[in-house]
Amino acid sequence: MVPVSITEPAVRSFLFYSGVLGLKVLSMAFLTARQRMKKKVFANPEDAAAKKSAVVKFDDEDVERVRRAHLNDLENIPLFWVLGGLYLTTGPSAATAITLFRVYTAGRILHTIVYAVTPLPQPARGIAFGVPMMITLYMGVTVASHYLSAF
Ligand SMILES: N[C@@H](CCC(=O)N[C@@H](CS)C(=O)NCC(=O)O)C(=O)O
Repeated sequence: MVPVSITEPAVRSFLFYSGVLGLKVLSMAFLTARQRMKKKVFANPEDAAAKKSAVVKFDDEDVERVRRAHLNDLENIPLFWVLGGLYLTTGPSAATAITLFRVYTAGRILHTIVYAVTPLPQPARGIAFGVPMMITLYMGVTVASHYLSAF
């Protein structure tokens, strides 16, 4: 394992983009709440009772869209945190690692924009999903092949 220091640019970049992605995931709760307030659609009777003419509904198209985008973040971003950190221990070039972290973060933000903020026709979401997915796959393969000799 290559020693990883917090002073290295690639490590600092990983920490920065990890923080940005964490905030991005948190922002999905606000996006969902905003959509619920706008559509007056809630998941619990006590929430609906707190707003005039609101209803309990589980199939509102716009609310569900934001919820799916949130779930998609949860299916993908935690893997970036794990594999990105492990990838740093394989001794990648700083320029490559920083580019991967930047592109990954931009892709995930774009995924939310084209899915839940301003829905766009495919392949917009497919690309915004696929590029970060390829980066995670690349980091996973790099980690697995780097440590293959351990077996
Ligand atoms: N859990 C995902 C797995 C595949 C995936 O993540 N596809 C991307 C690109 S098409 C996506 O944005 N899926 C929409 C979603 O997760 O709601 C799904 O059900 O679609």
